[in-house]
Amino acid sequence: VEPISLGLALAGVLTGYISYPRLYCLFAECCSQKQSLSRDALQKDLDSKLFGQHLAKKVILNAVSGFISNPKPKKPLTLSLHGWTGTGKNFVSKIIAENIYEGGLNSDYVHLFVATLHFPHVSNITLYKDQLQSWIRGNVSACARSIFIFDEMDKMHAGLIDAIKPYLDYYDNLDGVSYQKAIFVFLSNAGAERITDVALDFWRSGKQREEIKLRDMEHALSVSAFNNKNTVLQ
Ligand SMILES: Nc1ncnc2c1ncn2[C@@H]1O[C@H](COP(=O)(O)OP(=O)(O)OP(=O)(O)O)[C@@H](O)[C@H]1O
Repeated sequence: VEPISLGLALAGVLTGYISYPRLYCLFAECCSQKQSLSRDALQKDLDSKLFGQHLAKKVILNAVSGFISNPKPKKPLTLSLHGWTGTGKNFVSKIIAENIYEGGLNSDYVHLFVATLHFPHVSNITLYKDQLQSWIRGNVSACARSIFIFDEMDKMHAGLIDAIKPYLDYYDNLDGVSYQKAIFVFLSNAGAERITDVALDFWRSGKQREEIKLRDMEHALSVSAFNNKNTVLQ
């Protein structure tokens, strides 16, 4: 093969590779790569890895698979996971991320914030607020299906929570950017005592843990949210 023909052929392949997104996405991570999600695979993952959390499993499976399969969601998906330390909130966030992007938490489209690590100084709240908003705006502009996980929400300054709230609403777009395909996951210890109280009441009255319904927890959590300003539930 002549060098010139070989060069032209390679250039042709490369142009095709770069201009044909599906081909490019076979070799590199793409935002559009996972516009669909296998509900069965997510269910299998939740069933085989996450224990003792029948309510979380059901809500997460329905919410995440329903949201991803909706081509035009009216608002971003917002999940708020509550419970004591070590109950699996980060663990389940990882499962969600892995089912949407192969790289899971390491994906360029998954962003994890830890309140005490990323926003430690109350005196810098205005700066954090600007940085956080431009981070969210920039990443959603680059990939509509961006995932933002906020750990330690109960330790997050109320001003920063207010900075995130506009992105969670029913806006078609904010300053030219649509957030309707994004996913926000909030992890918090807030309400953990109330959750434990409900579980203990069920146990004391001889009922199975699996008999606890979401409405039993919703009431407990709404009381707790009312008393706690550091929550997106308010
Ligand atoms: N329900 C669960 N099922 C299976 N494994 C679990 C569960 N809960 C916790 N684990 C295991 O414990 C580890 C620690 O849990 P994880 O970090 O998810 O807790 P957390 O609720 O996020 O705690 P924190 O509030 O301290 O951040 C997980 O990586 C996982 O291996």
